[in-house]
Amino acid sequence: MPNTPMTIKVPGKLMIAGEFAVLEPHHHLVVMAVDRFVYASIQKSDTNSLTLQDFQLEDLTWEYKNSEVKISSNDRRTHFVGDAMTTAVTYLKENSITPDPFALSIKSELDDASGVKYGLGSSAAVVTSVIAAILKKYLPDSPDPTLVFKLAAIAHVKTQRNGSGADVAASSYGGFINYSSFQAEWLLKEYENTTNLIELVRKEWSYFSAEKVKLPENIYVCIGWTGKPASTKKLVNEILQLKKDNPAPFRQFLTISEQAVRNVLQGMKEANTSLMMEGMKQNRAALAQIGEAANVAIETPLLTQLCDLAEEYGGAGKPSGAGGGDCGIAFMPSKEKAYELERAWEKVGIKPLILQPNEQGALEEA
Ligand SMILES: Nc1ncnc2c1ncn2[C@@H]1O[C@H](COP(=O)(O)OP(=O)(O)OP(=O)(O)O)[C@@H](O)[C@H]1O
Ligand SMILES: C[C@@](O)(CCOP(=O)(O)O)CC(=O)O
Repeated sequence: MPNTPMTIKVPGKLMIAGEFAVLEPHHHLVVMAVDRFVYASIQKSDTNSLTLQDFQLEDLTWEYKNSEVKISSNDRRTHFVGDAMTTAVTYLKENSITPDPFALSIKSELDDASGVKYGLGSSAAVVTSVIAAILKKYLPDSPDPTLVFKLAAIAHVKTQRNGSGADVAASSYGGFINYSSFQAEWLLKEYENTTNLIELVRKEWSYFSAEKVKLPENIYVCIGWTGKPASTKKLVNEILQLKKDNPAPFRQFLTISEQAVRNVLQGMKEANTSLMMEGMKQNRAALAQIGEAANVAIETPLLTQLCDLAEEYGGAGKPSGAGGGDCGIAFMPSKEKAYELERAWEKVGIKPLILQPNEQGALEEA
């Protein structure tokens, strides 16, 4: 049999509504998978090898020892991939499968080739691609997206220690997802206290939910990049500090965010575009208000222009993700208005990104 590589493609993400609030139990966020991908190729090989093409780390070797994948590199950028490989190989071993030596190669198109970062969820998509590729190659029954999601969430949280996991959900399931987080602290504790991964993935993750939802056909998505990458970690820490120091505005933020996300979701379900846009505007206002209370610019001046222009052309826009730069997202009522908005964005220095929602999740072959 020819030893051809199997390549799978895993989508990146953009947050739509519910940022920060999703870090609290039972609060929902809407996330969208986009049609830019991380590719993972896996192939039987004489030795275990790993290539991270984007970092010019080629033909690294690795071994599975003491329940851990050890990669022959001190480069810290291998950590997410290493933890994902450990998680996938350990899960196979628990299922009495010992994989033959394999070569794994990762390539991402989420960041620009020149190194520009758009904030499309690289680490989550990379981790999900490693889990999906290894499971798809070695599990006799093809794995389901929730298994991929849970293993990828475990690996991602092990490395990152925090985050809602909405990025992992978009990469695993594809499409638009109404998501509530497993809660990183809960998962880390369960991971410490559970004897094996089979048990942990079978267990009920009671905070977690992921439901696919549809975008009404008469809505057009525009994505604008502000040219300034932002640190999600720093912004999250600042908002969590506000929650500790001054809980009242944080509680008020949660209430408004929840109402906003409910409107976005109901608008999507009923194809009620004005309700959807109302929800986006409410969420924009809630994010701006919590940013002001914490004295951090979630809505930067360019994001303000991005959102105001979206409203001027008959739509609604908001920062996507933690804000402070990166991307904003707008929903527009027609193709023509979407086109006009993108031209108006360009005039003020916002780069429209040619991205569309991507229905497929992690298990699709390239
Ligand atoms: N192309 C890649 N190949 C292998 N690992 C990657 C790649 N891109 C990201 N990673 C891993 O994820 C880590 C964080 O990368 P990065 O800051 O780009 O992602 P992120 O935190 O998910 O942010 P963003 O949402 O902005 O993409 C890297 O240090 C590396 O460990
Ligand atoms: C602020 C937050 O809710 C969203 C962050 O989104 P992004 O990675 O900045 O696109 C954090 C999270 O969900 O992990």
